Amino acid sequence: MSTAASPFDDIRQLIVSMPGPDEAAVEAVRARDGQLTKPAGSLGRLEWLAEWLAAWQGKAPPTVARPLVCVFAASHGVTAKGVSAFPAEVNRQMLETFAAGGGAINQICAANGLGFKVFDLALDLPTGDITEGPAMSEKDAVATMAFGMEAVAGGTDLLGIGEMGIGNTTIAAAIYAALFGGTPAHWVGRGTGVDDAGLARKVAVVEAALAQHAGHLDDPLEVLARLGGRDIAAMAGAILAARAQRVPVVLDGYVATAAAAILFAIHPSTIDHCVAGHLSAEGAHRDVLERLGKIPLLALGMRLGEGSGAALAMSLVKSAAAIHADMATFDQAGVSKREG
Ligand SMILES: O=C(O)c1ccc[n+]([C@@H]2O[C@H](COP(=O)([O-])O)[C@@H](O)[C@H]2O)c1
Ligand SMILES: Cc1cc2nc[nH]c2cc1C
Repeated sequence: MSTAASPFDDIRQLIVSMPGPDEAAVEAVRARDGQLTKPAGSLGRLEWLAEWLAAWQGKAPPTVARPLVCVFAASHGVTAKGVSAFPAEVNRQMLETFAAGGGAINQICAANGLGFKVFDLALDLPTGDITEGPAMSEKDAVATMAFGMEAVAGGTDLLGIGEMGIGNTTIAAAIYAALFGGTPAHWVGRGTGVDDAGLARKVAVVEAALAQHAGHLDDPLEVLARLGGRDIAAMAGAILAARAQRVPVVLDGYVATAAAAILFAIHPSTIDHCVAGHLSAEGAHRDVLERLGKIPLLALGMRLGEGSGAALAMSLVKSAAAIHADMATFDQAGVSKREG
């Protein structure tokens, strides 16, 4: 086996040294949940969410006091092939809109008490067109992952992961096809709303990209560098850094899940601290989530991106933490317990 240093070695090292779930914290949550003034199991998956938070925060009761949504914005060279219903200049325009507080994500964060941060990943420097060569070098991919790791640097106890990047549903489809196999047509959807001709161009682009990079797609990190955008790379870095800092992660839709899929392909347990915020209307998202073993918290027919589905789901996670921490116990409230 070759021992030559690879730019990916530090990432692999990080993955093998990641913390696991805190089983004692999970047990403490279960014990307290059994005393709360409600029939056992009556809060369904909210009960599981409290356990999941405790497992990955490593504490009981878990807290969601500083939730943060991060949006990773990048430009994709593949937009030259006509794969989006919108022009690439929308990237910069939407970042200006986010800064002015005018995006859907701004309103969701404001309505639910979520912090919001945008990462501009060299937005004026598109990655390479994946039908003609690699999106980026391995070094560039690792540097962008490192930048994404900054997401947890300011301190947060729940991280939502989203993106902004015209053309990136094509990028995500190419990544899924490379990781999971199957036809490009299975993975490609309408994204921002391409017509039938646009859909056919997207399928052809994914086919061409897979042919261009054939023989180099066995290593998931190589898939990331060759087919991924900077948004995907930074989200993968953010997910890893969150794990290392014991911050649970809520994923947004079809595109954000591609970053998780890269990590899952390296080792499935790498994304155990992630929940799927929602099921995107982008058709293949259901298949992706099934492969990753994730049941989405919401299914609202959304396909906006920009962290919107993650942020809405984070309001549920906040509620799950508040319920668990602050409900009265049967003894405190003087409520009669179950008979028999
Ligand atoms: O993540 C999703 O589920 C999703 C589905 C459809 C569209 N998007 C957003 O729309 C943009 C990508 O769409 P497109 O058609 O340009 O590939 C990008 O900015 C994403 O945030 C995102
Ligand atoms: C307007 C617009 C807003 C978005 N937000 C996330 N992706 C987007 C794509 C478009 C086109």
